[in-house]
Amino acid sequence: MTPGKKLEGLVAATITPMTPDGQVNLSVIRPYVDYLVSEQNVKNIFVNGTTGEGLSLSIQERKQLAEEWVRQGKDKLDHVIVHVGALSLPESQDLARHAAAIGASGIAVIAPFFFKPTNKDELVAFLQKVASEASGVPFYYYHIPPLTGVKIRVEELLDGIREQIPTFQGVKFSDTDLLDLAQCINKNESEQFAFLYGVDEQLLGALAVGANGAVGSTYNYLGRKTNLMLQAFAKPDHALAQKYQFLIGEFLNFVIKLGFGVAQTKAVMTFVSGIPMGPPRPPLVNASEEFIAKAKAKLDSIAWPDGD
Ligand SMILES: CC(=O)N[C@H](C=O)[C@@H](O)[C@H](O)[C@H](O)CO
Ligand SMILES: CC(=O)C(=O)O
Repeated sequence: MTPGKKLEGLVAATITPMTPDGQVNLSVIRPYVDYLVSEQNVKNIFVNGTTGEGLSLSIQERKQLAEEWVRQGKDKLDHVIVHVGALSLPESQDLARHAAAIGASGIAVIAPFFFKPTNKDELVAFLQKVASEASGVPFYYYHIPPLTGVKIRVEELLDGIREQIPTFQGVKFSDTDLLDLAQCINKNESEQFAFLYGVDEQLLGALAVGANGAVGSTYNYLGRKTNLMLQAFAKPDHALAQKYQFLIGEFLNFVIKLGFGVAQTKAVMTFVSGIPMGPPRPPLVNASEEFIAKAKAKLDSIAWPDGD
């Protein structure tokens, strides 16, 4: 890993590989890291988040996974961010201490989503109690209101956050509210926070308002294409960037209509990479054979501007 390097560009939200009988399959992580780096040109990962089924794993499993990703990412990846959010504060603190001890380059926390914070101060107080257990480790707030039900605007949350959480480093922003994202960037430009967008279907809109990069599930298998979109945007060649966004959107729009979630992401990653991701953990159920056939045909049918 590269200490001190600002987090930007693409971050793959890693899948948790499982054996056919539903155990975590650590043996696949080494080839998975090599695949991301060499085939997708993605050198940052976000472990044990939504895509990684982090909240469906035991604390022990989460620690084993974090250790294995850090071990296999050594000298290959730039950043390994470990999601340590949990409903139980002591469990989240335990995971934060563990992430610090194994040398993770950052930690991230979602809002607790059973008993929920009702305002900004309650949320920040919870985050602070986790962040302070990993005092040298950059801290990211993981904003994902569609799944947590916690809709506190990030723009509001950021007000004075560095005083409460000195390690605060940025936000993984998984919401469609681009006004909120834009106001975060507008207000915090000078503070050098990283704003990483998490709705892959509309990343280009977030780039236009100044997002520094993106964390998402699709960068596991569309990382190379999305990197070409980032390059086109930076050049700037907006027509080319739009072309990539439209085609990425064409695939996602198609699979979303069929029903698209973590189970389907596991299936898509398996057929694209050839690395077996295995089944999801209940209550999620395996993608159907019909889904897999249709998703594969759709992906194969796309004529990318770079000729693939
Ligand atoms: C809800 C969810 O899983 N969001 C992911 C990250 O935040 C995204 O990467 C999506 O998987 C992606 O945008 C496809 O809908
Ligand atoms: C998508 C994402 O960022 C996550 O899996 O947590």
